[in-house]
Amino acid sequence: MRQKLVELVNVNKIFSKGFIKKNHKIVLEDINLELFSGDRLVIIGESGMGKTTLARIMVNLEPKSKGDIYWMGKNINKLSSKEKKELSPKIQYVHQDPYGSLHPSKTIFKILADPLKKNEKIVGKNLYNKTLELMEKVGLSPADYYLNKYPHHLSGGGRQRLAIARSLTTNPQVIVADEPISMIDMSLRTTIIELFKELNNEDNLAIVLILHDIGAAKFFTYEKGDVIILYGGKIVEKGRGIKILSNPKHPYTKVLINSTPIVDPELAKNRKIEQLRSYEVPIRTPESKGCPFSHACNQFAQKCLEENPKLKKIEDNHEVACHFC
Ligand SMILES: Nc1ncnc2c1ncn2[C@@H]1O[C@H](COP(=O)(O)OP(=O)(O)OP(=O)(O)O)[C@@H](O)[C@H]1O
Repeated sequence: MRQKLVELVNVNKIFSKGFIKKNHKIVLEDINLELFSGDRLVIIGESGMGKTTLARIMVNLEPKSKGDIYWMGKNINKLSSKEKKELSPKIQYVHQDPYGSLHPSKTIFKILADPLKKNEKIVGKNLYNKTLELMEKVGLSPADYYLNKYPHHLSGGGRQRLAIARSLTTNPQVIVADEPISMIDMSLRTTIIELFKELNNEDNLAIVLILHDIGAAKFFTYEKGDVIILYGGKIVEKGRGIKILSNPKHPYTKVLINSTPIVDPELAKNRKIEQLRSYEVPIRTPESKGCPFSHACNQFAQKCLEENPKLKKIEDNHEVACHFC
């Protein structure tokens, strides 16, 4: 049975600056999402759109300003310390930087065995076997070759595999990975996305990936899975990944997808890239009105300046926040 693992209801994040006259900046606006066991979800957006903040809020590394977050049906603000201790390990976060997030003076064995010992309470031969099993699972193979090596002996892809293996030491149900391929070589990127697919298929893990790369997002959601497109902290399009990435409806998603590089020079020559009216992303405050994309959109009308469009369903598993979609 599909279990609802994470739910965000009307989540907002507002950063405030200044002592006497406070400036409020909305970084996430009315985010609603549900994540079930076995789901694949990609969060896409350009730099500064709120992807990392959203990922960190989902795993409770960052407090929300408004709204509610549920883990396994329980409001995380109302968890007892026992419940928090039980549920937190089930929702794991993998950092963008596989270089900075691994202890440089611990061997690969120790990086995995220490949290296994702590979380799974296993020791001796069982601990050794479980550590090797995890290494093989993420492709650090043959595991006994890598056991006594250090993170600096691994390539960027190898370190990311190790970071993923470490997240598995708590036996999680959800992994949220922030830009897991942005700091590794091109040639290894597909193999890391493949690994997330395997974990999703074989262990029914719900996987959330924050990605810049549209090609990687398509690859991850090709068989199944959804995408969320963020613009200025707001979900502007949401639904079945391959449908949105192949046939986007929101004007921002269209520009984002049409701007991705094309390898074939003939295809690239014939492609028309729509120019936006502005490439600045305006700062949203609680007083802001209208659609956050209206200043840049070529389709804008008076209504767009006055009314912030809500996400509306345009077909099964496809929602768009635009007055003209
Ligand atoms: N602690 C903070 N205080 C004030 N503003 C912040 C803080 N953290 C993030 N922001 C702002 O929130 C917005 C969203 O940041 P976030 O890092 O979530 O975006 P992102 O989409 O992940 O970008 P990138 O791809 O560059 O990491 C940005 O405008 C950023 O400057």
